[in-house]
Amino acid sequence: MIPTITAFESSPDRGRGLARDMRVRWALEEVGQPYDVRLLSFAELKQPAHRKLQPFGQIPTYEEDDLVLFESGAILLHLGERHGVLLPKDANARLRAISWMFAALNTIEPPVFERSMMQVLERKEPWFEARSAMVDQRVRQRFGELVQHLGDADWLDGEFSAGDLMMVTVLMRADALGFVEEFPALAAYLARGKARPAFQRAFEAQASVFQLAQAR
Ligand SMILES: N[C@@H](CCC(=O)N[C@@H](CSCc1ccc([N+](=O)[O-])cc1)C(=O)NCC(=O)O)C(=O)O
Repeated sequence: MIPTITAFESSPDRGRGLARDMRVRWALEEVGQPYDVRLLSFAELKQPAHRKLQPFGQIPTYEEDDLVLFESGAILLHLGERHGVLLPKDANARLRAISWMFAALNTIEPPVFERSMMQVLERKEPWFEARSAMVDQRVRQRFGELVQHLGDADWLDGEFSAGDLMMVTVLMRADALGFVEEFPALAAYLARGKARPAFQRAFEAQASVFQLAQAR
């Protein structure tokens, strides 16, 4: 049975691939695994039926036979383990790729996420200017450190891995905020990720869902 993921019926990212089903779609395309998508409204996300799969009422989830997973990082780890692509065969290299998945989610994404939520929720607050300057600084510090690590390499640690896939999707969100253009090396890294045929198939698939919803 082919796996089923969940995604927004009409994504607030308006088809820009910023919602986290994009990571799972991209990984499924990289490993060559066909998949079905169950599209959910915001109301359906919060219903008990979905919360049984995803306790926080969010997307994506991943169902495959009797396996039900949530958390995009866990889903990518499963796909990497299951398909022998996205995670290196060498044991130490595989663990380093997993480190980079965690780094993307737990070191780079938090300030990026914080800044993107500020843009949506705090723009009119009296503290916005001062606090956004602080959070901007945190994003720029992490991006500078990422540039240092990357050097002139194509990917974070040898071959393209799930760590790069996760990092590229985090940088997409930062790019939407204008941070990536300040770091040419990260802009080039992001472009390399987006140039991958698997990325483009995943991007088109999620964008077509939004376009279809708009046409209704
Ligand atoms: N840690 C979880 C986080 C999942 C998550 O944040 N899901 C969001 C969508 S992706 C996050 C997201 C949302 C919107 C944009 N955007 O650009 O508009 C980008 C990313 C969701 O379901 N939100 C609905 C809710 O919480 O009620 C994971 O990685 O799977």
